[in-house]
Amino acid sequence: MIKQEPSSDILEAEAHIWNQVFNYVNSMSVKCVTELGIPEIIHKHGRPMTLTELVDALPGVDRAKADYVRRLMRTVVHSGFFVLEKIDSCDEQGYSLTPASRLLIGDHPMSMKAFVLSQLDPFQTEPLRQLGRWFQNTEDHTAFQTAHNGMSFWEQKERNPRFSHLFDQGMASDTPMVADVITRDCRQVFEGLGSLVDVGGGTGTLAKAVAEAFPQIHCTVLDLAPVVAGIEGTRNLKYVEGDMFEYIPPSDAVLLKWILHDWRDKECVQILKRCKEAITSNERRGKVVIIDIVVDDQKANHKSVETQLFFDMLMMTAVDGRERDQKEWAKLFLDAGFSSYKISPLLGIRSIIEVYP
Ligand SMILES: C[S@@+](CC[C@H](N)C(=O)[O-])C[C@H]1O[C@@H](n2cnc3c(N)ncnc32)[C@H](O)[C@@H]1O
Ligand SMILES: O=c1cc(-c2ccc(O)cc2)oc2c(O)c(O)ccc12
Repeated sequence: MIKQEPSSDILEAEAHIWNQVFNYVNSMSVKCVTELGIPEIIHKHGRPMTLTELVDALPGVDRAKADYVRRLMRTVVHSGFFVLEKIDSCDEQGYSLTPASRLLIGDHPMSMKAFVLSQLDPFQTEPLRQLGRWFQNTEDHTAFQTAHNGMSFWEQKERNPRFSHLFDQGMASDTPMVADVITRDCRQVFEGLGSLVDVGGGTGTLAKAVAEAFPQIHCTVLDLAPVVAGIEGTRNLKYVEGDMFEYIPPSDAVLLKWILHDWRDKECVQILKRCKEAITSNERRGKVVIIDIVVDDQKANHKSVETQLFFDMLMMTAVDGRERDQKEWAKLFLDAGFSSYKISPLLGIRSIIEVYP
């Protein structure tokens, strides 16, 4: 027989289930305000904006929908995206931005708008809806395939220009924030290097920032031919087409940002072995710099661990990748022949890991 809990515990359990089940209402409300351009509208207004002013400024939204806009805004105020404050000059209240909604403004230098729109696109969310079906299916390698007619994430990306563009924009939007932190607060990681290869560096946003902040470093972006073909370099930045499983050009340091979380352990060890060859050629004793998540479930901050676990589920469903804890990272480094490593948790939920041969 199921144990009868005290009624206060049952009510708490019910509230917990409701809150978890409706978590997606928060995500979809953020998607909606981002699509409607509400952060930009309030920013442009320059002072707290009343509901009437907001509704009038929303393109294509009829005044008859004002109360629906108010209820949408009440939810995103509650989740910390806006504040509703008293306007001095009148009796009304107006909406203002918070640090989170400022990052949803399209032309903010560290805008996360593209990230929000790409991650909440049905292309990305549908695999999670299909997770149960995927667990009981023996054919598909990932839930992404179950949701997308058997096609892998990378196949879809190749065939679907809309999704490809959305995803690339979302990924690129992550870089300015990382570039800002590493070129200001983590300069010691790059000081003294003469050369660096950004492996899987995409179109080179991060390598460009490193090349500008450290003019003495000769930077190379290595990525697959379709990604880097035709991109012009600069004095100390060049693009090379190649396969990281085959060969990485010799260099003082190899940078891997959001690369190893895409792959299973076996492939990560192969990539790391190629990195080790690159940084130890010509009697070098360089290093590999990894920017990725180190899952820390002992952390006091419940919210950041939860976000790390969300990323792990995302990588599992999208590409059969994973987020790793410190022990799992250490095993990869040992298996690839490295002797030591240092983890600096300097990038919010991400860390910088320096790995030495
Ligand atoms: C998740 S993205 C990360 C991009 C970039 N480092 C960033 O943080 O925005 C993974 C990158 O790895 C590249 N990639 C995948 N397989 C590769 C391979 N075999 N050799 C080189 N690059 C590869 C992809 O083209 C893509 O640009
Ligand atoms: O779906 C994703 C999302 C990411 C991602 C998003 C935002 C960040 O700040 C970092 C990473 O990365 C992915 C990835 O590397 C991949 O290979 C497939 C899917 C995703």
